[in-house]
Amino acid sequence: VTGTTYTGTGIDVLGYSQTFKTTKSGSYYYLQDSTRGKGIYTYDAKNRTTLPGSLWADVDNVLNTTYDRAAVSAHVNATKTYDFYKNTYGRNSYDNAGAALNSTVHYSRSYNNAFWDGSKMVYGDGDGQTFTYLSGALDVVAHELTHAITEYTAGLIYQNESGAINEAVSDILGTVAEYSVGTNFDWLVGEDIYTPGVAGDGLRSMANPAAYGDPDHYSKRYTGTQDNGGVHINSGIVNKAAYLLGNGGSHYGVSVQGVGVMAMGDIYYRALNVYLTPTSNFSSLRQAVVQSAKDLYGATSPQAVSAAKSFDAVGIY
Ligand SMILES: Cc1cccc(C(=O)O)c1OC(=O)C1CC1
Ligand SMILES: [Zn+2]
Repeated sequence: VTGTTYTGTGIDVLGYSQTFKTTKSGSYYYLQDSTRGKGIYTYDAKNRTTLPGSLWADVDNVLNTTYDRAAVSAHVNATKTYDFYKNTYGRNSYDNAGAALNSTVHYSRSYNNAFWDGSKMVYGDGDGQTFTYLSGALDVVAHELTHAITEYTAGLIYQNESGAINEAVSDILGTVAEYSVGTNFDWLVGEDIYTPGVAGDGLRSMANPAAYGDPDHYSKRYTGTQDNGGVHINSGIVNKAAYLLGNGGSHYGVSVQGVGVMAMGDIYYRALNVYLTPTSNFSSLRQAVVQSAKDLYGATSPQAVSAAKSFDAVGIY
């Protein structure tokens, strides 16, 4: 809409007070932030499956109802993710040309999913047992937005090893975003919105993929056809390598010196942006990550040594 920028306030899915940019047009305040790129827009699907739904409109610029929470989180977490990519890597939205960030909340009924549909992020409400409102987690929002960035950069085909790299890159940069602009950092994925009745668990673990039945070594990879050839399963092997690079640790007898979370993110972001292609496999990922570490820190740097060791530890050569 055309209008005037205001600062709205509201309560997010996790119960925290938030402020965010809105646009006033006529007698409504819309969840439209016109201060970032071509705008950040949050829509309401009203528990149906027609997309995008209607631009979120509020009468008093105060979003404190239970129904408002999913929209507050989607808008705030999209804003934080936009700022993370702009401030950390100099990337202006997913196309690096300020593309509008569109999110839809209250999609369908009790929908336990979130996805990037090629032009927008879409979040279900969850069933309240397995998931609560999925826009409530910064690492989930950053995961979905990173799928968009992957489409505009490496274009990793969403199946088998290239698909597992696609998934891992979204988990990795979603976790780096949580470390950089979030709260309560950990190496779990989706912990803030997964099983609201159970503390300390997540959808996946980067530190210990096996805790959720995912492989943590190439010898344990899934070779079946489920899940597009295991894209959310074999991502555990790459997630473990990234964890070891960022945090350090010993795995199957290989010790890796950590380089820090932000340096690990810089290395993987460069690999995604410069070296990975639609058909990259795990072996070419190793080459891309090692080369990126060399480019950023030097051919004989500790970071380059750790990058190589992190892949030794998970059996990727
Ligand atoms: C919950 C869910 C279901 C299916 C696909 C995805 C997907 O986006 O790959 C998905 O979202 C995530 O994995 C986010 C990170 C927790
Ligand atoms: Zn994903």
